[in-house]
Amino acid sequence: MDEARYAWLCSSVTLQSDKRGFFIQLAESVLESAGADWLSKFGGLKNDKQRVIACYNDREVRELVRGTLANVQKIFRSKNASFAKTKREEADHFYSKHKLDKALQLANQSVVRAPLPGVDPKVEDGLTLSLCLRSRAMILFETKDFELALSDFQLSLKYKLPEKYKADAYQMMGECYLQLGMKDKAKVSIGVAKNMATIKKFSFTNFRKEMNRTKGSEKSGTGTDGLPTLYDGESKAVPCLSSNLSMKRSDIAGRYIVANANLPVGAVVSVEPAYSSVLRMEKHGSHCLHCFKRLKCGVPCPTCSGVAFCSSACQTKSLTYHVWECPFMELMIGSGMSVVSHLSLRMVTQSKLQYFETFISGLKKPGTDHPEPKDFLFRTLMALLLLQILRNSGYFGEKGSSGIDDLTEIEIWIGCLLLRHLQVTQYNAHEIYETLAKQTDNTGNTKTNYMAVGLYPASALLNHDCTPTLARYFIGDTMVLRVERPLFTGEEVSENYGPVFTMKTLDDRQKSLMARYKFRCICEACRGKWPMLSQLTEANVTLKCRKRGCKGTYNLPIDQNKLENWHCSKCSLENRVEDQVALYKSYTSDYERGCSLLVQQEINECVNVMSEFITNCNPLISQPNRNVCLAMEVLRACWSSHANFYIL
Ligand SMILES: C[S@@+](CC[C@H](N)C(=O)[O-])C[C@H]1O[C@@H](n2cnc3c(N)ncnc32)[C@H](O)[C@@H]1O
Repeated sequence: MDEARYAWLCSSVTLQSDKRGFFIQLAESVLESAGADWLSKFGGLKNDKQRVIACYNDREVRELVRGTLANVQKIFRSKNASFAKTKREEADHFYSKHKLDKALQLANQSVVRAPLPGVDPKVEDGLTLSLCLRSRAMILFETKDFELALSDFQLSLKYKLPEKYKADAYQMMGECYLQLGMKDKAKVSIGVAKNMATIKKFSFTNFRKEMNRTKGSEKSGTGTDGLPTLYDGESKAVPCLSSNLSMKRSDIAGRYIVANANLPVGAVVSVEPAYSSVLRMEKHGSHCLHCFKRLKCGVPCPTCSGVAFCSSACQTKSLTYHVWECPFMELMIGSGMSVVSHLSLRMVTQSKLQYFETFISGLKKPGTDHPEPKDFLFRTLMALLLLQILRNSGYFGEKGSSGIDDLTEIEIWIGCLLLRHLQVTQYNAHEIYETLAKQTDNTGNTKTNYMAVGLYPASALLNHDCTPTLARYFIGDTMVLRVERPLFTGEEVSENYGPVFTMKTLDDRQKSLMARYKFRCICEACRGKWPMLSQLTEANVTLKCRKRGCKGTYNLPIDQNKLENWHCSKCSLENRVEDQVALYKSYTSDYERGCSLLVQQEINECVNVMSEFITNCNPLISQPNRNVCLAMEVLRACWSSHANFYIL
C-alpha cells in the first residue's frame, strides 16, 4: 500500500472506526458531490470558523449536509417494563432453585431495562425498577456480595419499593452492614426495620448475638484512593509530573520532557487523572461508563438501557455529560464514529456551555493548517455531526437554534472547538486498558484489554521512543508512569506510542509513526537498526566501556573461549573482559531468579530482583539486550497487576 493511502487509513480510523457507519457515507457523498474545485477552495480556508461555515452553508454541499443532519434524532436503547418484569420473574425462579449465577444474569437484565417509577404505571403500578433491584439484592445477599446487595436495597428504596417489602429490605440492609463490619449503621437499619408495623419475622435477639460476634472487627468506611505517590513530590511547573522532570522544546520534536535528577528504576514520575475520558462503546455492557471498573451488576442509567455504572456515585458523577449523550447513544454507534471522536464530544459535554463562553475570544485565532483537504473535510463534517447532537440534546438552551436552521454564533464557536478537538486528540489521546490474567495460569502471561481512551495534558508532553523509558498503567482512568531503566540528569524521558522495537520492524515503526503522528523517528533503536526480540539471542551481548560517561562499546564474541581484554575505541581504556563477563553472568542468574519468582507469583520480590538486574546491567552492557528487554516486560506486567487488573 502506498504511503499516502496508508497515512489516510491511519488518520481516518481516528475519526470513524466502524466502516459500516452512516458517517462515512455522508462524508464520501459530500466529497463526491462537492467536486474538486470546491475541495481545493476548502483546503485553502484559513481557520476552523470558515471551515465549519463552508460545510454548513456552501451551495455545493449544503443540501446534502443539512439533509443528513436533519436525521440526527434521539435513538437509544429505551426501557421496557414488561420485559424487565418477565426477566425478574425468571430470576426469582432460579433464585428459588438456588441457581444463583443464572438468577443474577437475569436480574441484571431486568434492572437495566426497568423504567423509573411511574413511567409505565400499567406494569406493576410503575414500580418494576424497585422490584427488580430488590430481587437482585436478595441474590447478591445469598452470594455474600454484601456491598452490592446493600447498594441495591438502598436503590430499591430510593425507587419507591412497595410498603410491604420495606421492613424486610431494612432488615437485610442491617445484615449487610453487619457483615461489612459497620455496626452503627446496622443498628440504625435494624431499628428502622423493627419500628415498621409490618415486621413479622425479625428477631432482635439474633441481631444482638451477631453484633457481639463481630465486636472489634469494625472496618473503616473509607479506603485510600490506592494511587501511588510521585517520586520527590509534584512539579510546580507541570502538575501531575514529578518535581524531577522538566519541559524543554526543540524545533524538530516540539515540547519534550527531561530528567533533572537521577531517577531509579520504579520511580513514579506521573500520576495523572484524565482530563476527559470515554469508555469504548463495545464495553458499555461490561464496564462502568464513568470509572471503567468491571461490572458484576450495574447500577442502571435512569433513562437508557445501553450503559451501566458500578455505583450510584458514578451514576451521579456521569450526569454532567451523560444527560446530553444518552438519548443519542444508538445514533452515535450507528454513525460508526471512533472513540476519539466521542472523546472530542465528551470534552464539551462534561462542562456547561457557560464554562466555554468564558474563553470564546481565545479560540477566535486561526486554526492550524492541515496538509490534506480531504482529511480536514471529513473532520469538519464529524464536528458538524457532533454539534448537531449537542443542538438536538438541548445543550445550548435558549442560545441554540434547532433542526437545520442556520447556526447561531455560539453554535459555530462550539463547532470550531469540536473541530479543534478532533485535530488534537488524534495525536494526544491515550488508550486506557486493563490487564487480564487467567486464574489457572502462573506463567505471568497476561493480556491487555483496551477499554477506553483518555486525555492527559501533562503526560502528553512526553515524546516517543521505540525503547520506552517509562512503563504505563492505569488505575481507573488515572494514568501512572514509572521509570523502567535508570535515568540520569539531562536525559530525555520518553514514552512509547505503540510501536516498540522488540515487536515491530524498523520499517513498520517508521511508517506507522509517520502516518499516525506525523514525525520521522530518529531514536537510538531506529538509528542503530536494532534487531527485534525474535532475532536477539542471549549470546548477543554488547559490553560498555567501564570509564564513566564514555560511549565506547564492544560486541562480545559468540565463542567465549577466545576472550581477550579490549581497548575502548573511544577512550583507549583497557577493559578486563573476564571480569565483565563474570559480572554479567552473576546478574543473569539474578534475572533467572526473577523469572522463577514471577512463576511463583511473588510479585513484589520479583519487581525488586528485576529492578536490581536492570540497574546493575545499565553500566555494564548496552541495549539491545534480550534479558534486559524481557526484564522490562516483566516489570511492566508486575506493576500493572496493581492497576486495572482482572482475573478471568
Ligand atoms: C503527544 S505529542 C508530544 C508532545 C509534543 N512534542 C508537543 O510539543 O506537544 C505527540 C507529537 O509530538 C511529536 N513527537 C513525538 N515524539 C517525537 C519524536 N520522537 N520525534 C519527533 N517528534 C515527536 C509529534 O509531532 C507527535 O505528533
